[in-house]
Amino acid sequence: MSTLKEVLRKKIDEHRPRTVKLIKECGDVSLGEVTIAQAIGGARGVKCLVTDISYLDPMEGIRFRGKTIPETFAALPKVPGSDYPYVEGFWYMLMTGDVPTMEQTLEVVEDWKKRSQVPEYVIDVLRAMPRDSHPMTMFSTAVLAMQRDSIFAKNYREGKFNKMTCWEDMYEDATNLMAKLAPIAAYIYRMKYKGDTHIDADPNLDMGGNFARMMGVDAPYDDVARMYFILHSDHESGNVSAHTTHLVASALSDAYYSYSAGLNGLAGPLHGLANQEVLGWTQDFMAKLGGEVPTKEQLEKALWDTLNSGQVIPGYGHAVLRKTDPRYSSQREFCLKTEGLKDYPLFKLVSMIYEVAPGVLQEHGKAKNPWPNVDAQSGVIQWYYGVTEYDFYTVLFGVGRAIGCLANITWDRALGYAIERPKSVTTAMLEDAAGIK
Ligand SMILES: CC(=O)SCCNC(=O)CCNC(=O)[C@H](O)C(C)(C)COP(=O)(O)OP(=O)(O)OC[C@H]1O[C@@H](n2cnc3c(N)ncnc32)[C@H](O)[C@@H]1OP(=O)(O)O
Ligand SMILES: O=C([O-])CC(=O)C(=O)O
Repeated sequence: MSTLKEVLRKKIDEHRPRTVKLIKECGDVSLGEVTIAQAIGGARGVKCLVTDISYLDPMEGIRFRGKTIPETFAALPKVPGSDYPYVEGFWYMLMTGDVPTMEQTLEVVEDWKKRSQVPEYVIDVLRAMPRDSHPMTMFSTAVLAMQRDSIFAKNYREGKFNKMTCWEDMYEDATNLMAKLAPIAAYIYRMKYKGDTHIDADPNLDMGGNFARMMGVDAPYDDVARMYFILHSDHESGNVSAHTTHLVASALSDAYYSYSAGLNGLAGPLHGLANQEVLGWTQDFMAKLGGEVPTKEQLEKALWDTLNSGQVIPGYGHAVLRKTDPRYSSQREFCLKTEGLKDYPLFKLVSMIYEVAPGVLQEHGKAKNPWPNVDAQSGVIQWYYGVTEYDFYTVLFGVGRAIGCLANITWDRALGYAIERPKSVTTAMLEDAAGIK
């Protein structure tokens, strides 16, 4: 039994009475009313989900297990020779709420390596798909294909389901899936864009290091990968990918069914696909200028053209945040401290958009948050290191997002959260409630 699983078991045992007490003794306490605008408008601000993995403050941004992004990076054990932590150590932290020691981290590194072999049938499935399928379609399909290996589903099928212990099967599936996602992503990348040539993992490397190697991108792309996966991991549980994963898992669907569904939500342009859209928008804009460095006036006009044609400015705005996303700031700082990148024309353009777009959006007067989100800054770093195939960017997001989604559904089963089933009403009922009928 790994240390992580043992620590998790202890944490779950300690936590369960809190949830039971809240339901039994305080179940009638109100968390607020629901308005018509919320019912029609995507349940914005309705407090009806519970997670302890991360929390999003509208002004401060995300905290992972109570830690801000800089605190998270500072606290976790670092890969030797790198400023960035092991993704495996971060997984330990999201799962348990504890910062692991180096020894505990390396135990997860070894555990993931043992589980990382991608089944041959997954490769067959990917190869059978049309090569021009979107990489997110391939990624989600690969995850779904592995459902046949679910331990959770097998034990359920064999009548071994037990509400108190089923988290263990979810944990095993979650860990098996987590260990395979980066190799699957790298396989898709090289099959689609690098002449179908592939690079084997190096048993001496951690997850981030191996991902860079299998992608065929030199250092410091290993650090970029570690940073990227950690930054994209979780954003409390109401966002589309996390909520979808949670919803599907609430029917006791296993981790494969659930996360494949979560990825399908992440693939939407208002969610994870926005990072692809940002690069598409920027490249189209540059092409129209014939590669010339744009002026602020030209940029402002392009932003207005986008808004006036009824499109959104990708990478800007947010459902919860009301300030610049600290994940944006963290990646911006990475660019500013990286020689070459800080003067890179695409980074300069992204910085110019940061100067101009919030004012344009404020004048436009619709978006509640005119500031950039994570997606406005992530593509430029990938581009700089040679990963210019921007329809692949959401797959990178999907590898990172799995850390949060899978930790969440493991805890969902540990705490016995119910099947999700909010109540719907008809339009006539809303009119009645509003007294306009
Ligand atoms: C990882 C992530 O998922 S981060 C988000 C990634 N998505 C993007 O960057 C896409 C661009 N942004 C958006 O579309 C939105 O800001 C969202 C989807 C992120 C949030 O949506 P909402 O919570 O509905 O935003 P908000 O309440 O501010 O919307 C009010 C109005 O402003 C508009 N608006 C919001 N952001 C933008 C934007 N970036 N450009 C233009 N219009 C915008 C909305 O479309 C809406 O218009 P409507 O009244 O005509 O329907
Ligand atoms: O929180 C949200 O709604 C969207 C987002 O930024 C994320 O999921 O990372």
